Amino acid sequence: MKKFLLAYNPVSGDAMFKKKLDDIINQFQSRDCIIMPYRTKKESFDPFFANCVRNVNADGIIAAGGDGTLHKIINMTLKENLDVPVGIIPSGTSNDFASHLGIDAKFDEYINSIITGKTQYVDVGSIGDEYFINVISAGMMTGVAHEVDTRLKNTFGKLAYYFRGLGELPRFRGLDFTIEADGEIIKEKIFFVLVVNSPVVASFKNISMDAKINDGKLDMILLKQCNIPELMKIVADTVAGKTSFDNKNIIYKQASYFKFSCPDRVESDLDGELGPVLPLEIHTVSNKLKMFVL
Ligand SMILES: Nc1ncnc2c1ncn2[C@@H]1O[C@H](COP(=O)(O)OP(=O)(O)OP(=O)(O)O)[C@@H](O)[C@H]1O
Repeated sequence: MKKFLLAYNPVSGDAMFKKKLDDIINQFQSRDCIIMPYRTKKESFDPFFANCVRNVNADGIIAAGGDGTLHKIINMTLKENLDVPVGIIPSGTSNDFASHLGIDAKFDEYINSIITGKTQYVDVGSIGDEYFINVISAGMMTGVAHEVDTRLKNTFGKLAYYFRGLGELPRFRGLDFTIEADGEIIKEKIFFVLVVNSPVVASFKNISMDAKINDGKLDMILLKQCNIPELMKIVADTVAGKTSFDNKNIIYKQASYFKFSCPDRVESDLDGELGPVLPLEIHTVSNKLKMFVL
């Protein structure tokens, strides 16, 4: 009989996962599998988590939450060398990585994939000893995801992020960035830069059409300093699901290594969680994480 540790975040998304717990347990039990619930903590690292996975000899870990929950679960899994696949029950506000895997649309099928052990290795990004699964960002707008009040997010969902982002616009200013991408040096005044693993970021499906989660590379999308009408054109194209690679204010690069530095104090954001201050060295760790896939 297969056993899965269900690591659920009680506050992610609309904070209603608790009400779905019984149905999830039922879905696995009716397929002769046992679910063991583990309640996530606000702290990044919880030694009890790895103990649980080892002691119950789990066949897999299922992260129920959003991208921030997945970020914390994959970090604990990789840092503790837990050799078990990770799955996702999307129940956060935007669930970008799960959305790229197509889980929401075929949830029943996905549960069968977990139970039959259908897995794939995926790349992750690393900065020092911290991993990220979907995106790192730095510059203006960084911090929007983790600065939004939890109650606003629970009530307004993704809109809370967008409203908070709009509120940042008057404070936009160019930052003098030096970027190294696999040996190539780029010096630009920028608004912000993203490095993505999957093409889905902030619920926008086409941030980078070429991004693949198992190609051994990450994709950088850099927005140069520009005027407000130019910025609005890029925002409108992004909302319409168009990539802006041909826009003169965007620089796009695929690489396995990036270095960001800036004379100003600039914070980063990893999968919507507060990340380290620049300078940053970002590596692609190829095919590092075993995940349940459709
Ligand atoms: N028991 C808990 N109590 C309070 N906060 C928690 C708890 N467990 C996890 N957290 C924190 O909740 C935060 C939000 O989680 P998560 O990012 O998964 O949800 P979300 O923000 O709604 O979704 P998304 O990132 O997909 O938009 C994370 O920073 C996580 O550390």
